[in-house]
Amino acid sequence: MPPGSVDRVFFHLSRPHGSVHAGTPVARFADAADAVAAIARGRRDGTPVAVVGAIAFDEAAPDALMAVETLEHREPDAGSAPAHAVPVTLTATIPAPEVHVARVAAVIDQITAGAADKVVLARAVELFAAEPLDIDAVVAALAAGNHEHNAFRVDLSAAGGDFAGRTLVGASPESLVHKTGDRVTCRPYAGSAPRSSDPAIDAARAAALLDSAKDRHEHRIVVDYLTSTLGPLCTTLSVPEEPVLLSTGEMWHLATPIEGVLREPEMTSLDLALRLHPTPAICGTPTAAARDLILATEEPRDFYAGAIGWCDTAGDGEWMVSIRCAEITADRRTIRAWSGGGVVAQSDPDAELAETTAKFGTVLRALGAADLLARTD
Ligand SMILES: C=C(O[C@H]1C=CC=C(C(=O)O)[C@@H]1O)C(=O)O
Repeated sequence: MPPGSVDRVFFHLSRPHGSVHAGTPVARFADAADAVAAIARGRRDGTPVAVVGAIAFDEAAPDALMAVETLEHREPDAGSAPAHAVPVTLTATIPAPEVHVARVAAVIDQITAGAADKVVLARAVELFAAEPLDIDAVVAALAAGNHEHNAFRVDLSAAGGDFAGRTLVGASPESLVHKTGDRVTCRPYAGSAPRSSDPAIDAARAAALLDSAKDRHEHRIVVDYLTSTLGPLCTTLSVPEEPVLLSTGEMWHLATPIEGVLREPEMTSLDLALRLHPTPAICGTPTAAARDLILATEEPRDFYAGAIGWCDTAGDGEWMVSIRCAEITADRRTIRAWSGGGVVAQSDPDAELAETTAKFGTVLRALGAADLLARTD
């Protein structure tokens, strides 16, 4: 990260089309509705407000949004592998792997009984660092770990309570919504296969993913949700029939680039993110049934499977689905990372566990601990 004019980083998002960076906030909002109200008030008073931060998965949980005076637009992060990776140890898996497998099996039963069509189940791991982490170095390593140079860090203090001083870091490939003027794009991801270091196996896994009826079904559910939610807000909406294959450093995914023209261009990127969240890429369908099953089954997700992003004074901005991420405590020693996967009737519980293990690789590799969990490769 180049030296900037801000002394302490409260928000940073690197994307292939540029990075956005913000320093000390002028106001904090633990409820997204208050940020929306501040933007509306600013527009009325002729003092437009820019907002950055994180939206929690659960709408009953606190958000961590901040009004900032300036958003700096920069080049995408070049990224770099950590010169000196701090040793980390695994202190907890939440829940135990066999419990996650049992939860997936129970959710498959619920889906088969008609309670939902898709539910995204996640698990977490907790790690302890031998010395305080250098968060800039972790973010640089996250950006170096994928060809799009995706990486982010968000100060979570605005959520209050235990979140004071905590930072969410990650490298999500999934754009919930990107808004510029009257143009809106989404790039939903769903359907996964782990990468392999063997090029032939890697290519075979990608081809099998593109052919997989189960993964295409899982993916289509997300595309249909976005089409029906965004459709009424747009005068035109282009949704390709077929998904494409996209990769991160660790995973192959099915993705669909969606583009639309907004009926009301004055809608902000934050308004749009709140309308679209939670998509079936991280929750499920029907939304309420899937959310209820998740909340009844899992430990709190905090800011995993929410959204992080920015909204400038014109209302433009981008929000990423907060996956491939971890919270780091104020002392920079304890790290909690989450990963999940979409469960449908045809899912296999052991394969779902392996998928979450592979997805943890994004954060683990950035911590210099790629081999901490059992790998399937
Ligand atoms: C929920 C996660 O990934 C989502 C994004 C891409 C593929 C997914 C899947 O195949 O299940 C998930 O929908 C996660 O990484 O924790």
